Amino acid sequence: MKIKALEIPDVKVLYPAKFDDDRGFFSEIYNKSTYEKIGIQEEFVQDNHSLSRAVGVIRGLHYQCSPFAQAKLVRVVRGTILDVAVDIRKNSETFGRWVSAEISAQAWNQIYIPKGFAHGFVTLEENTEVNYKVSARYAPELEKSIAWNDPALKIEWRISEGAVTLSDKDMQPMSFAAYCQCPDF
Ligand SMILES: Cc1cn([C@H]2C[C@H](O)[C@@H](COP(=O)(O)OP(=O)(O)O[C@H]3O[C@@H](C)C(=O)[C@@H](O)[C@H]3O)O2)c(=O)[nH]c1=O
Repeated sequence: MKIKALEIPDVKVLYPAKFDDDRGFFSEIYNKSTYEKIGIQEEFVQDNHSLSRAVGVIRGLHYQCSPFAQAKLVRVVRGTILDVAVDIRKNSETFGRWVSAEISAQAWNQIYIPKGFAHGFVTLEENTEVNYKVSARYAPELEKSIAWNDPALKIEWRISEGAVTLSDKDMQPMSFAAYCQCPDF
């Protein structure tokens, strides 16, 4: 499996092998032992799937607090996203920095985001479907949203502010400054 290092190397983009033949293709999209060998030693306990109809849907930036902090393994089964991970580990050298990667059905790639990152994505195509594994169950009481457009983060979403669709929850996020004042994730 090809692995692409990002500027924060704990976040990885993976390219699982895809075997094409006359019938179509076959691909191992997750294999515990293969992923463990490349350092992804998670016990994934939940699979999520979302559809975003429009271009410019932003979901994020989300994280869950301990003891339900989540590592995520994200892929796209239809369309394209720009996926973003913000380092919210207060003891990290890269605290407050972010990385992004284009993830698409066409590229057949995945992004691995460990615990300690706020995660979000923007859809770059209509009817984009995202499928991802998480290492802790959904715990809505411990789920938080940091502002996607927080000026302290300066995330390049590749979309103009007016073209963005958000959930009600993501329209009432906390600022990154507020996160800095509260306990670590
Ligand atoms: C995340 C989640 C949501 N839900 C429900 C709650 C709500 O009624 C509906 C939609 O939830 P949300 O608006 O939170 O969905 P969404 O904005 O897509 O949330 C997701 O965003 C991406 C970026 C992530 O990283 C995920 O971890 C998750 O936070 O689905 C679950 O039942 N289980 C789950 O694990």
